Amino acid sequence: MYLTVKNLTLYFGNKKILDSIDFHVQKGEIVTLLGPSGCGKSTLLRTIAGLEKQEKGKILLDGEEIDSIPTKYRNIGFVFQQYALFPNMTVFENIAFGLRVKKLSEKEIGDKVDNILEIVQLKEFSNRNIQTLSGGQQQRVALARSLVTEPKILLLDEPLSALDAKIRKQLQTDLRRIQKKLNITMIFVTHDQEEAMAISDRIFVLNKGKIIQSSTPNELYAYPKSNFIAEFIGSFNRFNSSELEINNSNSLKEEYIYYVRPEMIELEKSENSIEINVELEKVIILGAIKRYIFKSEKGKSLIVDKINNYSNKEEKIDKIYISKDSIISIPKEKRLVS
Ligand SMILES: Nc1ncnc2c1ncn2[C@@H]1O[C@H](COP(=O)(O)OP(=O)(O)OP(=O)(O)O)[C@@H](O)[C@H]1O
Repeated sequence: MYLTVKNLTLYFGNKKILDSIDFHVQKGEIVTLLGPSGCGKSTLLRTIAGLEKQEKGKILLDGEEIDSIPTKYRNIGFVFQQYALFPNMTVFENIAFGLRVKKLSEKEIGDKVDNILEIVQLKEFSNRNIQTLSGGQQQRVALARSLVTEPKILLLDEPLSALDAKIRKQLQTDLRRIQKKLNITMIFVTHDQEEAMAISDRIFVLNKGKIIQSSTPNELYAYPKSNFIAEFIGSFNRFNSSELEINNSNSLKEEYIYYVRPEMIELEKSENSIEINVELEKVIILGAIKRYIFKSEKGKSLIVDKINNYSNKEEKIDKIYISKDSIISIPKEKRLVS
């Protein structure tokens, strides 16, 4: 394994911030730490970088235990939300800075900076002053500056959260492309679940200093292991056993909570599906998705998402259908309140 974190435990004062964290990351993987504000994501990243010291546990990188190695000798790159670039220098000089510290020749510096500028698609900006660049371009310079010294691993702490939505989406795609091209290992922190889904090979969900599930984006969405994750990732309809009646069967257990994703509910009857009588309350257009808000005859609010068909015609819908296969069942005792 390329990066191994074993039983990592850290306190601030007497508050446990990281609680027996265990995970492995493979070379060339991009892993995201996802979780609510204050769950310990940044602290975990900072501990890997050597900026915080754990009370217990070990960190191994590329076959070496790094706990007693100071940050600057760990060969770990770090990108923050704030770009931390030198404002009065050119793009080239900002990226070359770390290479000059390493005392590389001018020729080597020129070649390496040109190469990385090509990869982050900023070649024509080489001589521009940092202050003349947009936020998205500045963050690409920050990324180039971290990559040019060829770190063993790159840690990124909410690097896109200061950018507007469109630039942010573009940079998610760019980041993924660059990461795959260089085959660099990355750990990325975000509290935005869509962002985590868009860029990650695997997502580690943190809550209260613990990793509560580590899965691919699709597994996390389709097979959440706890109520916390089912409710944290994506939209959902939640049912108690008494709210979902399966005809001629009492297979639903009281000690479970049942979730159905909005896009899995059907507006047309299919074989063996559960039928619910509803009243249509509202239709919301979310661009590609048309979201229906229903009220069931038991007074429960239900969300159904369908692909937008662009029709403005008034729809008369008084029944919706849930196939048994689309129900995610999670025992109530796994409920973790954040
Ligand atoms: N230097 C510090 N001293 C004391 N407590 C701290 C320190 N740094 C962070 N904390 C606390 O540790 C907890 C975890 O903080 P951390 O920044 O790791 O969370 P996070 O998941 O990254 O949150 P966010 O998404 O809001 O950035 C929080 O309760 C925070 O207040």
